Amino acid sequence: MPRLFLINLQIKFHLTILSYLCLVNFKELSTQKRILLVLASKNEVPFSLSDGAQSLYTISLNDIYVDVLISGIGAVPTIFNLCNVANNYDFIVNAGIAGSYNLDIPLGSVVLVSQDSLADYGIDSNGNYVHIDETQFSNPSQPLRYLTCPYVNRFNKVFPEVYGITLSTVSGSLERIRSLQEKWNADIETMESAAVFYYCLNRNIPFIGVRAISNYVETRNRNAWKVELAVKNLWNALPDIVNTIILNDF
Ligand SMILES: O=C(O)c1cccc(C(=O)CC[C@H]2O[C@@H](n3cnc4c(=O)[nH]cnc43)[C@H](O)[C@@H]2O)c1
Repeated sequence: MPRLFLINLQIKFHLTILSYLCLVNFKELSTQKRILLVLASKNEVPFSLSDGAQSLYTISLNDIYVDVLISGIGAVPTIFNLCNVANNYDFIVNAGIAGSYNLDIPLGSVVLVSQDSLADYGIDSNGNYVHIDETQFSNPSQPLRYLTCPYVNRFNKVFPEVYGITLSTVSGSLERIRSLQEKWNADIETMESAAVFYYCLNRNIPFIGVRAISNYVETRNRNAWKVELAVKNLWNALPDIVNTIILNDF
C-alpha cells in the first residue's frame, strides 16, 4: 500500500476518534444540570473571588461546575440580581450563614431550610404586629409566609431541617427577639432565604436553602459570632448538596 495513502487513512481514523470524544463530552456537558449557588456576600466564601463589579463566578466543586452569584445582603438586592440570571439554571441553592434562635443547634452546624417566611412584612398596629397575609392585602396565590421547600426531603438526612424567618434587619435586642419568637417560633433567621423561596416557588424553579449557623440570635455580641467556622462547614457540605442535585430528578 502506498505510504501517503496509509498516512491519510491514519489521520482520518484519528479525526473520527477525536470527533467522537468531543461528541461524548458535549453530550455530557449538555445533559449536566446547571446549578446556581446564591450567597449574599463574599464574606461567606472561604476562597478569594476577583474584586470589581463582577458578581457571577464559575467554580468547580468536586469536579462539578457550578456558578456562584454574590447577590448582596437582603431580599431586594438578592432577588434583583437573581432574576437577571435565574433563567439559565435548572436548580438554585441559596447558601450562607444564619443566626439561630434554637440553642440546641450548635454554632457551625449546617441546616436545610424546610420552611421560611418574610417575617417583617406587615402592619404594626399600636404594638400589635399583623402580617400582610393576615390582612386584606393578602394574595393567597402568592403567599409571603410559611413558604415550604418541596425538595428538602431528597437531601442527606445528616443536615437537620429547620424553620426560618427572613428579616431586613439582624435582630439584636431582647424585646424584638422575644416578639419574633412569640410570633414565629422559628429555628433560624436570615436576610434572604424566604425571598429566594418566594421567587423560585413562583417561577417554578427547583431550589434548596442551606445555611450554617454563625451566631445565636441574642442581644448584639459580634465577638460571639463564629463566621469562619460556619463558612468552612458550609463549604464542606456544599459538594454533597450539589451531588444530590446532580443525581436526582427534581
Ligand atoms: O461582621 C462580619 O464579619 C459579618 C460577616 C458576615 C455576615 C455578617 C452579617 O452582618 C450578617 C448578615 C448576613 O448573614 C446572614 N445572617 C447571619 N446571621 C444572621 C442573623 O442573626 N440574623 C439575620 N441574618 C443573619 C444574613 O442572611 C445576611 O446575609 C457580618
